[in-house]
Order: sequence, then C-alpha cells, then structure tokens
Amino acid sequence: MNETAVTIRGLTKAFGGREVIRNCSMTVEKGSIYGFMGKNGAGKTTVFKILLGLLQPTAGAATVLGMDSVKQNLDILKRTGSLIETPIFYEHLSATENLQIHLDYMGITNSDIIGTLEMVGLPKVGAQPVSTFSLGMRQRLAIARALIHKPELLILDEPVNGLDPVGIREMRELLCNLVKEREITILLSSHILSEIEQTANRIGVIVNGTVVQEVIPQEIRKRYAGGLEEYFMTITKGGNENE
Ligand SMILES: Nc1ncnc2c1ncn2[C@@H]1O[C@H](COP(=O)(O)OP(=O)(O)OP(=O)(O)O)[C@@H](O)[C@H]1O
Repeated sequence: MNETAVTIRGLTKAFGGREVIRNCSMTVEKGSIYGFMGKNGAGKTTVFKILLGLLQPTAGAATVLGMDSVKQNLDILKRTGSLIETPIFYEHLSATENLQIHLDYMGITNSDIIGTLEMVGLPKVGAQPVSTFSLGMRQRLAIARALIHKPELLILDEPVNGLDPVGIREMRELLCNLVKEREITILLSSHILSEIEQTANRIGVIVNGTVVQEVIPQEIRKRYAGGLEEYFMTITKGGNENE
C-alpha cells in the first residue's frame, strides 16, 4: 500500500457559523500529483489553508506528512512548499533577494537560487526588482519560492494562473519532472481541466465543502466519452451553495 502525504478526515470549517467545509475527507498518496477540482467557492483554498496550519478546523483533522495540521504547523511549513492566492513579494527587491529572504526565514544556508530560477524559466532576471515583473514572471517566482527549500510536498493553488500557453506547458513539465526526479508529492488546484487531465494521477472533486469523489483519470476516460469536462459537469451539477 502507498504511504499517504495528506489525510483529511471529517473536516469541517465554519466562518461565523457558516460551514464552508463540511465533513470532508480526502487522501493524497506520496509521490503522486493530486488534482483538486471544484467550482468557485467550493472550498479548495480553505482546505489548503487548513493543511498549512493557516486556518484551524472547526471539527475533524488534517494530517500532512504524518503531522497534525494544528499541533505541528511549523514543522509542516518547513517540509512543504506552497502557493496560495496572489503571491506577495518585496517589490523593490530583486527576485534573488526575495528568495534569499525566504531561505533566511526558513533557516536554510545552502541552496541553489540560480538553479531554481533557471528551473522555473527565469534564468536571466534574478537581479531585476520584482516590481518590473509581469504576472507570469511573478507566478514563476512564486513557484521558485515554493521549491527552493526542497520540500517533500507542494501545495499549489492554481499554479498556471497568469501563464501563457508556453508557460503552462513548461509548468506541466516541471511539475511532472519534480515528481519523477525528486519524488515529491504535489497537491494542486486548477480550473483548467486539460491541465488536471494531463498531470494528475488522482483527482478529487469538492462540491459545497465536501470531497464527493476521488478517482483516477483512466477511470474517467472509461466512463465519460466527453472526458474530464463531462465528468466535472456531471459531478458538480446542482450548483454551489457556497457561492
Ligand atoms: N475568511 C473567510 N471568512 C468568511 N468566509 C470565507 C473566508 N474564506 C473563505 N470564505 C468562504 O468560504 C467559501 C470557500 O472559499 P474558498 O476560497 O475556499 O473557495 P475556492 O474553492 O478556493 O474558490 P475559487 O475557485 O473561487 O478560488 C466561499 O464561500 C468563501 O466566501
């Protein structure tokens, strides 16, 4: 049996008495790419924030790399790289300086900033202030920051957001290579179904704060002639009360 990188059981999160995550369970196997799909407001970002210890669950539990998301959140942050919502940088500082600050914060002295910038497709702009970066360049830098401390797990909320078609393909190749070469686990959300289809080993669909299905892409192709789009429309129909 595969080991798990993330286990969520009976998770509930309420904001001001309104439950946006409801009795939610999911399992992410180590060394895999898990595609997390759901309509706007279904609860993907909230689940990611709970996994990273940025939000506390109202009920239930989340375990990340064997650690409890509430009690061991600092250890989780050290062993995990993440990109959640719009990345924030020190605008007047260069890409290299931003990565160095992150490494200092993580207490890491020995890391390859130049190699990481190259890996994400920013080979020549390390010295440039982030204020001059385009949306796609910022997204690449955010991925570099998520990767630079060599995490075992990457949690990426819409990582291809803002990338052009070339960038999207490069990101796909990068993520697949990371799993192959570094044996890391990737949990990512995306509204671009073709991206999920081409990268994920396993797919989880969240509807109104509950993961309603976890499946492998081959199973979807077998059962739905229209592929992932038809599957998504079928599973999520009935709307989203969280919207
Ligand atoms: N801090 C908060 N306070 C109150 N409600 C919140 C808070 N954060 C999220 N919500 C609500 O929780 C629900 C789930 O939001 P979440 O951002 O997790 O959805 P999502 O699936 O990531 O959506 P999207 O695809 O649009 O990014 C939404 O109804 C949102 O308004």
